[in-house]
Amino acid sequence: MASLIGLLKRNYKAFNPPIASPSVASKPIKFGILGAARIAPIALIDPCKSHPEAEVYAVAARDQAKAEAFAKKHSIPKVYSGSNGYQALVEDPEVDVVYNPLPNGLHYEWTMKALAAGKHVLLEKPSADTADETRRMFEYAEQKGLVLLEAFHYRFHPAIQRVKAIVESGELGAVKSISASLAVPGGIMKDGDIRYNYALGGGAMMDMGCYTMNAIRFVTGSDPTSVISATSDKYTAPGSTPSSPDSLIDKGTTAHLALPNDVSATLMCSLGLPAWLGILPVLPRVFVKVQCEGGEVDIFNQVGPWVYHSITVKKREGSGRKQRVEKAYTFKESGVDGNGEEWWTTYRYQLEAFVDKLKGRKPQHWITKEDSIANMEWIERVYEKTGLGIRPRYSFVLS
Ligand SMILES: NC(=O)C1=CN([C@@H]2O[C@H](COP(=O)(O)OP(=O)(O)OC[C@H]3O[C@@H](n4cnc5c(N)ncnc54)[C@H](OP(=O)(O)O)[C@@H]3O)[C@@H](O)[C@H]2O)C=CC1
Ligand SMILES: O=C1OC[C@@H](O)[C@H](O)[C@H]1O
Repeated sequence: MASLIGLLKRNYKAFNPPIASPSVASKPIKFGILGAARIAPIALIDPCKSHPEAEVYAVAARDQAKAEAFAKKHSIPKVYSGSNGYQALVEDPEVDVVYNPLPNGLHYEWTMKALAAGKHVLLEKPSADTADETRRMFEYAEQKGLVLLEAFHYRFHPAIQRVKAIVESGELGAVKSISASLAVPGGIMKDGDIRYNYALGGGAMMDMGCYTMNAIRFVTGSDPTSVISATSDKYTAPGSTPSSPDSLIDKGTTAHLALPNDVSATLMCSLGLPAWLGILPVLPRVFVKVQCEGGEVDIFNQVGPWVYHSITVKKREGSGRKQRVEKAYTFKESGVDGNGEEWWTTYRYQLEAFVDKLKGRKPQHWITKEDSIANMEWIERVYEKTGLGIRPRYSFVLS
C-alpha cells in the first residue's frame, strides 16, 4: 500500500513538476524546439519547468495553426511556422540550444543546420540514419566548439547507473551473458507513424532497438565483436507491395551478439507484439538482464524507471541463493552523491546534465561522441544481418 502511494505521488509530481523561479545569478538557457513533436512535452517542456536555468523559448512547426496551438498549450513565447519556420528558429539569436525531435531521417540535416547557426543541440535518439552521419555531426560540433548530445535519457537516471555499478562492483563475478528488451504491445504505433516510414529512418531496430543496443554496450562497458544472427518481422503497410520502400521496415527484431571475453548478448525489440492467441493483450517487455558467474541482476523498466522499476539481484552463496530487490530513484538512494528528486524523470536528469555541461559544471553522467557513433555502427550491422539493410544515407549537403 505504502509503495502504491509512493508511486502515485512520484508520478503526480513527475507530470506536475514544481515551477522553479528563473535563476538571477545564472542566465537561463533558451531552447528552441524543431517540430511540434509528441515527445517534446515530456522530454523537454516539463523538465524545463523545474530547472531554474532552462526555459523553452521557441517552437517551429510546418503548419501555422499547429505551431500556434502547441505554443499556446505550453506557454512558449516565440512561434515559427511555414516552409522557412525551422530555419528561422535555428537562426534566432535568442535561441541557445536547438532540441531536435524530428523523424530520424531529418536528424542529420537539422542538426547540421543548427550547428552551422552556432547552436548547441539536444538530439533525439537514434542520432541519425547512419554511423557516417553521426560521426559527421559530432565532428562538426567539436569543430564549432558546441555541445551535441544524443538524448538517451535513460542513461542519466540512477536506476540503470545502479545496475552498471552492481555489475562493475564484481559482487556477482564476471559477466557471462546479457539480454535487453524493449517491446510494446500491438496497437500502440498506428499505421502512418514515422516509425513505419523507411525514408524517414523508421524501423523497430532504429526506434526501440537503439536502446537495447545501447544498454548492452553500456552495462557491459564493451562493444560487440560480431552480430551472430539477426532476424526481423517485417511491417506490412496497408496497400503496400513487396517492392515499396516501407517493406524494408522491421516491426520487430531479435539479434544475438558476441562480446569480448566470451560474453554473449541478445537484444529484442518490437513496435507491436502480437496478441496471445490473436486476441489476448500482452504486456510490454522492458528489461535488461545480466547473467554473471556468481548470480544475476536484472532491471525491469529501464527506460521509464521513474514510473516504477525494480532491480533484482540474485546471488549464489554456497549451495543456496540470496535475493534482494533494490530501487534507485535518486543517486543518494544508491549511495552516490548527485542531484535529483524521487519524482525526476529520466528526461529531467538528462536536462540537469545538459545544463551542467553548458554552464561549465561537471555533469553527473554524459554520453560521448564515440559512444553515439559506436551505437549507430552496431545498429547498422544488425540491419545488415537481417537482410533489410541500413537506413537511407543522407542526401543533404551543408552549403
Ligand atoms: N526520448 C524518448 O523517449 C523518445 C524519443 N523519440 C524520438 O523523437 C523523435 C520524434 O518522435 P515522436 O515525437 O514520436 O514523433 P512525431 O511524429 O510526434 O514528431 C515528429 C515531428 O517531426 C516533424 N516533421 C518534419 N518533417 C516531417 C515529415 N516529413 N514527416 C513527419 N513529421 C515530420 C513534425 O513536425 P511539425 O510539427 O513541424 O509538423 C512532427 O511534429 C524520433 O527521433 C524518436 O525516435 C520518440 C519518442 C520517445
Ligand atoms: O524513444 C522511445 O521510447 C519509447 C518508445 O515507446 C518510443 O517508440 C521510442 O521512440
